[in-house]
Amino acid sequence: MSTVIKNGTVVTADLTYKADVLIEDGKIVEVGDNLSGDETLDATGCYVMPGGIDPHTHLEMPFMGTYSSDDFESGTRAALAGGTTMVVDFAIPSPGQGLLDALQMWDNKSTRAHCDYSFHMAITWWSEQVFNEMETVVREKGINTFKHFMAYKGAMMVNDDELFASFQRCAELGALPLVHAENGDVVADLQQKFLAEGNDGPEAHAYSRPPAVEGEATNRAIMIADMAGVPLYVVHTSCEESHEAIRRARQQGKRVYGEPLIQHLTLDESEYAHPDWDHAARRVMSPPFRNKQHQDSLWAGLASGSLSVVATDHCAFTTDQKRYGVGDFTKIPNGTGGLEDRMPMLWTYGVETGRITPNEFVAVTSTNIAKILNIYPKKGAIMKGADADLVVWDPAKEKTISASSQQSAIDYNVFEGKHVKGLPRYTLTRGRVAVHDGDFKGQEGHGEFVSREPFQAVNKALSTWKELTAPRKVERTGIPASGV
Ligand SMILES: NC(=O)NCCC(=O)O
Ligand SMILES: [Zn+2]
Repeated sequence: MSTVIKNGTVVTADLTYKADVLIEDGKIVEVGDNLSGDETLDATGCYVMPGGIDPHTHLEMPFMGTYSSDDFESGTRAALAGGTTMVVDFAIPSPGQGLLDALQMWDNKSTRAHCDYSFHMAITWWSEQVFNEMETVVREKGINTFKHFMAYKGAMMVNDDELFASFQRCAELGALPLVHAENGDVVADLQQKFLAEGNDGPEAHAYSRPPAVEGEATNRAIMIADMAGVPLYVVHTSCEESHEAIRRARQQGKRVYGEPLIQHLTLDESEYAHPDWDHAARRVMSPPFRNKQHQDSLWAGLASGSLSVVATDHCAFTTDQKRYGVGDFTKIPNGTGGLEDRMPMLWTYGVETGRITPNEFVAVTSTNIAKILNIYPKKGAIMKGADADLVVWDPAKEKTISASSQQSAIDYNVFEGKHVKGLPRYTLTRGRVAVHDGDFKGQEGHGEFVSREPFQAVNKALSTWKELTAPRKVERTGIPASGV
């Protein structure tokens, strides 16, 4: 079967032009005018763009004594409904568990996916086994990214020596380290301080994670990555302190990428002051939402290019799960949803307001991350040979976000009541129409694992430079006898 997208405007990261798209066997085979095929999508007035890629989701993730409630079935259904055609989830070994063992667990969970997916591997402890298995993960399992939690002390947090060891291993293997950058020691102390003062509500979650803990950890991770000679990707950059570290590093020529979330761009710290405990607890995530100045900084970073990707860190817990933390905010499962709303919210609050252009929208939702993850142009591009993961985006289509009509399995939506303008008219996953005007037509199990090759260029450049500038013993002509 062939599919043609006609009369639409194709947007890539680099230019906007009129084009038709011919698709066969899930791949784009022609991009040009006057094509014909079995099925025609009338895209007049719409943008045709590469499907969104969300590089940060946690589907059915074991965390804080429970599991996040969206699994690969409901999570990828939500993704497609919002124009996202690929997700990257995290295989997270419990401390002491092998990487390959954890990966097997995530492979088993992902069989019901409606759209393509890939995995990052988390480094939650350090040993010779972890060191050895990292090579298998990269060379045989198609995973070229490793996430490190600098927070969650006593659970998934790794210390600086472990970070340095793992970053050096990433450099050797051609892999990219990711960091959740918050100073976990300081957070743990502040949590106890606020609890001891009787400050046990969800607002204390935000008080215990001020921007400084994020800025400090981001700076530290950048310096450790530089010493290891490896690029770095900072997940959920939420504040100016962290953005400033990333911006400065990039100006210095370091390969550092920053990823704000749609939640941090559009929701602020006042959510935690809400009189309703449930309302505030549903928005507990790490890092927490910040004030308007931090939001302005993140938007500026997207426009100027110092921040590269907008993600969600989709990690959705029900209201009942959030209530585990009544009387002790440290027990509220951390995480919020966002997969279904990332693209419409970013279009509405970004493109409609003039903060970013349509091309920048495509860059930060798809093209940039495809390049960073080393899957471009299979993903993130409209060109011959690319996967036909496409969105026909209608900038005039509107809706009010409501949990009552969402695909996600949880009972609320952190964007409840927000009016969005700009929605997918069609979402195609490898040529298959999965969403048409809000009707879901996807197929469970259609999603395939996307294997990612190790990095050549960036890691090679860094290791060459590292070798050229390495400290060397000075060869001297005359060495005096040692003094007494
Ligand atoms: N971000 C968050 O609060 N939950 C998900 C786990 C993580 O990435 O930290
Ligand atoms: Zn995180």
